[in-house]
Amino acid sequence: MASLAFSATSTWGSPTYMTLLEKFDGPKNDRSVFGKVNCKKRDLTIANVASKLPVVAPPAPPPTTTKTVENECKLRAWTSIQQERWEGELEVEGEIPLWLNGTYLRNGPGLWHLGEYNFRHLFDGYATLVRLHFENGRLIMGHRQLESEAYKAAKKNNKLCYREFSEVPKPDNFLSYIGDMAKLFSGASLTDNANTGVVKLGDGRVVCLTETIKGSIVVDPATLETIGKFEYDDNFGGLIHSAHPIVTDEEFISLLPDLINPGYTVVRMEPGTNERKYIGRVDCRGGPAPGWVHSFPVTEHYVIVPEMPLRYCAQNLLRAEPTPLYKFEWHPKSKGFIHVVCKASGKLVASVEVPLFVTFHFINAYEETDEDGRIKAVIADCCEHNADTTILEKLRLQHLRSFNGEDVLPDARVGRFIIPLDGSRYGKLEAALNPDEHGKGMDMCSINPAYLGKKYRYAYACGAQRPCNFPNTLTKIDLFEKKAKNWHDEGSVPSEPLFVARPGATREDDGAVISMISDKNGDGYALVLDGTTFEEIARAKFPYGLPYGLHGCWVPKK
Ligand SMILES: CC(=O)/C=C/C=C(C)/C=C/C1=C(C)CCCC1(C)C
Ligand SMILES: CC(/C=C/C=O)=C\C=C\C=O
Ligand SMILES: [Fe+2]
Repeated sequence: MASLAFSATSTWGSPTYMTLLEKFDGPKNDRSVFGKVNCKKRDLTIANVASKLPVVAPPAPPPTTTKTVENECKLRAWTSIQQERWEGELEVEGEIPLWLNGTYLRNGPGLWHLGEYNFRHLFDGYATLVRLHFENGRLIMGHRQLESEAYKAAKKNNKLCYREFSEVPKPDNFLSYIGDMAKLFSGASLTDNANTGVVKLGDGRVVCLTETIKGSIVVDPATLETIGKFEYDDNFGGLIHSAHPIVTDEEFISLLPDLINPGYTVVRMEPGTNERKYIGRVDCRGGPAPGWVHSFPVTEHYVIVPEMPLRYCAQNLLRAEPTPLYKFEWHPKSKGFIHVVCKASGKLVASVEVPLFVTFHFINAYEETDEDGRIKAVIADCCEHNADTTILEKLRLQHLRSFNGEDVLPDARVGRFIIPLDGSRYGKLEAALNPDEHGKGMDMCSINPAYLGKKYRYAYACGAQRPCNFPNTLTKIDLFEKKAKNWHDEGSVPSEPLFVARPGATREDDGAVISMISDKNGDGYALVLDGTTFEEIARAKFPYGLPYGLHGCWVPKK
């Protein structure tokens, strides 16, 4: 990929600041030009930044536009990031609560082309990290590309070098094809493009993650610099894991799917170590391979292991061309199951058949007790796509870029699993509230982290105001009242709302909700909503619209 580094006097006439940096060479239809963007290289304590950096955002370059039947869509959510990095203070409209001190980090696939070659799927893009640093009511934004091996090799060779979610490198000749097959079996050709999420471990290390184990990469939350590979110091081997481990100050719990003897190993890692330890193992009950396990929930005592009928598929893993379900296959006959593993003993305490389901994201889970305090059931909530796998296909970039006013987003709901612990063979799956409350769109969820594994009332997520082709609202779900409050900015795409509790809060929804919005004019802004009223309390415009991001975390001020 051609890249260009330059420095010049900034638009604001402050020669002490580096003007950016690197601009990507876009595909032919990308008319973007260099944005003149001020960026001080280091030493970004708020005092320094605030006193020296201009508050005004730089002029945005003309955005890439996508012609659709009825309108011209300027949305930046589905177009590649324009620059390698940027950092600066944003002008805040409204008031950021003074207690909101810390850094929101968000990861996601933000670069979807190499030269003229455009990637196929949302999940293929090279990881773009964004940080929103809140301090005393002020806000510094920064973004930077993650320097994974896959990204570095792509830049160096101007071509795809590792297997991404749907993209596979093209072999140069037959001999290299044979070599590629060997690399596939050893895992050497799998991507380490950690573009799914970012977590803060109990020891303070910040790690970007994806579904491949080698795609665990440590970054510096202050500079977004790539520090290096997170090496697991144990013998579990394997190539893939859940993209969403459960991470608290005390532990890191993950699931390792076993594609050879279908099942899952449940592991736990303590802060300050790189060694995962064995908790237990679940054998799959159906199908030729384990179900895709993008995420899973825990309760206070249990790890909940979902066995989704959308299963990994060895053949599809080997294929050069993607199938409609990519590396997966839908096996309705093999059924769906939920397994419950005791965290302390590793024993399987329940394994029930449940109705067919499709989910990327579990929201939370908790134990339900009887009058004597005995645990009688586990409740596990997820963003459930009505057992319809077409959502995966709907996340193709071509589809996302071509909204023409038709309502094409498949329906989704808060799917609530009820898993009895009395030895019953079946569990239930029902909608936790009427999906019309959130426009039958439901994904990208968060909760108050203090309620992880406990009975909880509120979930924050992206919902839908129809017609749409992607979730386009922020929604606060009240699971007790079975109601939702919705926030919407016509034509925009908000990213996952992250709830941050107010220090000292006693109410579950006492806090703020942070999201980043890609708006219909091609711009973008950080948004802060009040956790209780779900009303806007502040926003801050970005220098230019950013690509969609997936998951984030909160790093509180030390
Ligand atoms: C961004 C996101 O949510 C999911 C990303 C998933 C990825 C990168 C999956 C990659 C995989 C391969 C490259 C081959 C092995 C299977 C699988 C884990 C799906
Ligand atoms: C964007 C997404 C899944 C992301 C995985 O990490 C799902 C969107 C679903 C739409 O309803
Ligand atoms: Fe995810």
